[in-house]
Amino acid sequence: MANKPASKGRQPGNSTRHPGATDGVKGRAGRILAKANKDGTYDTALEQETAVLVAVPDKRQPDAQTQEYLDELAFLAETAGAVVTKRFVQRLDKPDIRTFVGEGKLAEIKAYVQHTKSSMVIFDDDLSPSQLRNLEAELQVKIVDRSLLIIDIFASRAKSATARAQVELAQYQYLLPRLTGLWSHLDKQRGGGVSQRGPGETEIETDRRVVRDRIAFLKDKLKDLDRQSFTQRKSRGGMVRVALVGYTNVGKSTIMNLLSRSDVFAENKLFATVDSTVRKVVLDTVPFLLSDTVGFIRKLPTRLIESFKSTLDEIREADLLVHVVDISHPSFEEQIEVVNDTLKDIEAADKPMLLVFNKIDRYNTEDEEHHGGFEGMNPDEDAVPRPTLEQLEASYMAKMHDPVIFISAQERQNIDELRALLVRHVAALQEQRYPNQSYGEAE
Ligand SMILES: Nc1nc2c(ncn2[C@@H]2O[C@H](COP(=O)(O)OP(=O)(O)OP(=O)(O)O)[C@@H](O)[C@H]2O)c(=O)[nH]1
Ligand SMILES: [Mg+2]
Repeated sequence: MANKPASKGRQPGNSTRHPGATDGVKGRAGRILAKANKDGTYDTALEQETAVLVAVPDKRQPDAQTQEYLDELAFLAETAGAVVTKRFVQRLDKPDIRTFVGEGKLAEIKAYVQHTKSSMVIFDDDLSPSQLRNLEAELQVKIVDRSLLIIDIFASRAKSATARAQVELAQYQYLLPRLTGLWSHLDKQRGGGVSQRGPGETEIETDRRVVRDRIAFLKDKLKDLDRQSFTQRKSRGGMVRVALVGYTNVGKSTIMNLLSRSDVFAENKLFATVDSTVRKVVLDTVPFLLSDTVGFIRKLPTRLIESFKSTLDEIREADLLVHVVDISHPSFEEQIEVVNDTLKDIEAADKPMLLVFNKIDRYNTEDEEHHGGFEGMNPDEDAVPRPTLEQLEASYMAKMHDPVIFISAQERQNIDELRALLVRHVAALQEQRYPNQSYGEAE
């Protein structure tokens, strides 16, 4: 049978973003939401996939928050190329250990999925390997959890050799614990034989070995790539390094383009940037290196963070962080926390930081549009008026330790002020880091 990750026949360095394990090992290591063209590219438009979302918030989580989380999940699903047709919410103190949702909710989801012929069910949390298997057996459609969805988007975005290897590593790491012996267990009871419905123990062991080998290979490859980029980064010595960080879709790449007049891919989709880009920028004769990197998101799988180590080194090695916030987002405060927590996780939290509140043009005191509600939600609950932009500015200016600025990258509002703020901080850091060097030498 074909259930083997294709460790052979794939050259490292060719289109590695979709491991050849796709056809094998139940498609878990490849793209989940698109079919491959012959040339290894993918065309999501060819096949419109429909997705059902499932969230299991604990009983204390307010409806408005559940709604926002589902909006984000829907945005992720759309970014990956699926159309969301329905949202299911079940409040539980703890997700069901076997099927994540309870029996009744599962039956409801199943009826809907079968009736509408949905192509997949997406869960806003990570599922254990056994939950995944049980749900797949019950619902008979593709089951996607949050990690897999994010990895899938990364897979479609990664372009550089490093990003592709990182994504592939994440895919295989996701896959490995899910190559479990459910069927082989049954086979053993049955004594194996012709009625075998899935890979037997030996095949799973072989699959596991191939996947482990591939993980080891990718780790080595990434180490090599790391060494190369470390040398590259060292050769850029003498210049202050600034990294744009922030939640996904806040406008980092737009700001990068504005400051460096470069052409970095910016789009109203989550994780438009997976590769990091570094540009030399000269503002007011002050040169520095500016890097644009992958955005953060809540519940970013730790494994994924680990496999993105090289990309995150850009942030770790920066002298100054420019933390971009989308002030027009209803959960911008939580997003700030997610970013700060992630920075702590990657040990980059104690760097000088500028806070840039972007998208002031889009900020309104009205409630944000939601893409769709869910049954049983209370529509009045989030009717708290939002503060005005002026009030926000005043309170943030007062409470943040770091310098704060409010801009619109799109409408070019306050951009000169942003430039001036950057120049001031970069010049001070330059003086501190490289006291004996004039700007001319850094060129
Ligand atoms: N209204 C408004 N939209 C903006 C502004 N700045 C950026 N955008 C839009 O926000 C979306 C995301 O912008 P990006 O620059 O791709 O955001 P990013 O932070 O690089 O996103 P990722 O790479 O996905 O993490 C794009 O559609 C931009 O056009 C702004 O000041 N106002
Ligand atoms: Mg970007």
